Amino acid sequence: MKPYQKEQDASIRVGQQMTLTIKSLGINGEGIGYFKRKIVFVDKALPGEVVHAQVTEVKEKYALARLLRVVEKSKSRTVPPCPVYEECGGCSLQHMDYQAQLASKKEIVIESLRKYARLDNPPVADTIGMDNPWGYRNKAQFQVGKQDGKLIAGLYQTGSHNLVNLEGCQVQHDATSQIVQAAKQILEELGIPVYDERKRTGVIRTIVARVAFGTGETQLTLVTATPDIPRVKELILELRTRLPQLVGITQNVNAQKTSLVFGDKTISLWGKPTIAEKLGDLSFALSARAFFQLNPEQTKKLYDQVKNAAQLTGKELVLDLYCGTGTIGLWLAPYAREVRGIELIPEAVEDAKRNAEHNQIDNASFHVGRAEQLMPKWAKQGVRPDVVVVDPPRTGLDNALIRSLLDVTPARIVYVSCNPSTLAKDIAKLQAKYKLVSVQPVDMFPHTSHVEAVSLLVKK
Ligand SMILES: C[S@@+](CC[C@H](N)C(=O)[O-])C[C@H]1O[C@@H](n2cnc3c(N)ncnc32)[C@H](O)[C@@H]1O
Repeated sequence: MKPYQKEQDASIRVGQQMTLTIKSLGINGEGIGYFKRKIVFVDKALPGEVVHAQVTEVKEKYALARLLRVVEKSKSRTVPPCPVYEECGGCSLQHMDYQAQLASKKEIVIESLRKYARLDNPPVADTIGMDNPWGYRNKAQFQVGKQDGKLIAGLYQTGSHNLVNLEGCQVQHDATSQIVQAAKQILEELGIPVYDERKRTGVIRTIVARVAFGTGETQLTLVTATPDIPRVKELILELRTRLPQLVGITQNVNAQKTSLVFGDKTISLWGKPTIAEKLGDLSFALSARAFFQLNPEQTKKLYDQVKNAAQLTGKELVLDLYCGTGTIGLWLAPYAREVRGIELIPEAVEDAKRNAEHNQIDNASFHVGRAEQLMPKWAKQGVRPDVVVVDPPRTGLDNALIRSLLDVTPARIVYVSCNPSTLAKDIAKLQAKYKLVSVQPVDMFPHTSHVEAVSLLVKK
């Protein structure tokens, strides 16, 4: 540690109050200010504001602080419409005007590329947002609990295990909110016991409501700790009577002590086991556990950006790495000679294959494996892709995959990223043989700090 760092650390302590000017927005939606050259993250403070804050935690390189008072308010500050915004961990930017959110997300991408890829003027376009940035989520997945003897369902408070009861949620599609509220009421009326995590007693763990934006079909899944649900016949009857819009009611059994929502066993209680969804020209049959992008409206825009960046002529071999259920590959397949997807999770690959069949796409295949292992293996066998699309988790690309990309050198790499820091670090390495041509942020989750971007890298 350098001597001046010691001095700084000594000069900032938990409980200390300070006045700060907020310079920018951090990747978790906090305001970033500096106190004696140390970074201070202030929850719910906005760029351009002068705030009074109290330090809650001091780390070697930064400190965390709680907003006490806004001294000079940003023009972008708005009143969050959600009544439980302060408690709920779902959104983190409702206090910021939507256009300012979009501008800040672009700025976060630019700053990451400056910092890690050493690009002075990175080619980042304006963030593609939504005309109406509310009601965009097609799935509500709410934990069930008890509060003052009453059944509640909602999300946990950030960094805690306190459940916040959600009577409605503005980022959820109305259809999902209606299903959750009715299910809550019926479960309460029938006295069906709620699962207690600590005691490991009770039945109902999670209510999952999903709506297909393309067809309007809706599905309810009850995740239970036990295979049996007391009064199940009455439960189904009440749900069907009060929620005539449902096409299927499903039970998923998860007896484990785990933070994962779903268990292995899924039982159809009534109706269809899947709902029909459409995205552009593609259609899908979604079972209760099947992954599907949560914001269909923005997903179409995101995938069109991938398509534009890929510049396909019908002659290309395209690799769709980290393909999930294959939706990007299937989006591109009509414009390519062949698409091959790689995905770690076998169930997702099964879904991808089913999705290809369902859409009668016969030039796309999907393979279980690690992208960083399978791509080099294919390269040894002489596979030479023209375009490689990568859509990794937040951790970014594995070094072995970067080496393989630099070795195989496809003409274009299209990088879909949900984490600007790892995106920029990976681009720094790929710049040995690639030029970053464009970066297009797309707002997949308005009012959250989530930043998604599609980047095009072209072989030098
Ligand atoms: C951001 S998601 C991609 C989703 C998909 N492209 C879509 O648009 O729906 C990342 C995916 O990468 C998978 N994954 C994680 N590590 C992997 C690896 N080393 N190789 C292949 N897939 C991996 C995850 O299971 C997950 O499905």
